[in-house]
Amino acid sequence: MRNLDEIMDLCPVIPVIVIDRAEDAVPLATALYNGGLKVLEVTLRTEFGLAAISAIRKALPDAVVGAGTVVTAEDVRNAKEAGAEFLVSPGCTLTLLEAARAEGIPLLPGVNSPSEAMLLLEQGQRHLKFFPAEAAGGVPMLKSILGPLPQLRFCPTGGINPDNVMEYLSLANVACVGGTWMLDKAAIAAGDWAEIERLSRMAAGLAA
Ligand SMILES: O=C(O)C(=O)C[C@H](O)[C@H](O)COP(=O)(O)O
Repeated sequence: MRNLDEIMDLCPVIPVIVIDRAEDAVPLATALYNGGLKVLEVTLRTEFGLAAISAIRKALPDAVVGAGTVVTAEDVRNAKEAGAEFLVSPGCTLTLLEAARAEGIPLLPGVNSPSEAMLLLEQGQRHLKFFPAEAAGGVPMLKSILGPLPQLRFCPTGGINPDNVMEYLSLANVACVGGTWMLDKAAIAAGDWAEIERLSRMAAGLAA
């Protein structure tokens, strides 16, 4: 099983996927993957999330598929069972950390303050999601945290777009970013997978 350093180093941009129609899961993931985005986060926000993770893993065995919006210990167990290789949560509780540890699955917990980061460091957790990135202080906040807490590696998510992504990726404590800008809603609704692949290629290329 890959650890969080390996997963975060695989690809600088992680698409945060919300599946609104079960049948979109595989063609959407295939378009993202073919566009160069090798790590995919499928959120559990909709009822299709878990089945989508299983279907994508089967269809794209070389993609790294994780579950997002993991909020409860039950989410942790369900995501592991569905085949998720890693988990992402918007925030963090000790219950969630313990559940992920018990299942032996890497968790990227969300934080947006030095105190939260220190609480997680005490738990041995050095890899963190910075959420909601733009609303919680963005690049200046991450720069400020880098001074006293250089051991942290972040995946900022929330409000990242083509205009600000390079600023985030240039920070020493940012390993990768999460985002939705390549998941154009109209293209997905129309089943325009070529457009999703084009946007993904731009996202992967931007960061390269
Ligand atoms: O679902 C979750 O667990 C989340 O944490 C939310 C995602 O990070 C945002 O959906 C990112 O969305 P954008 O701001 O459009 O990039």
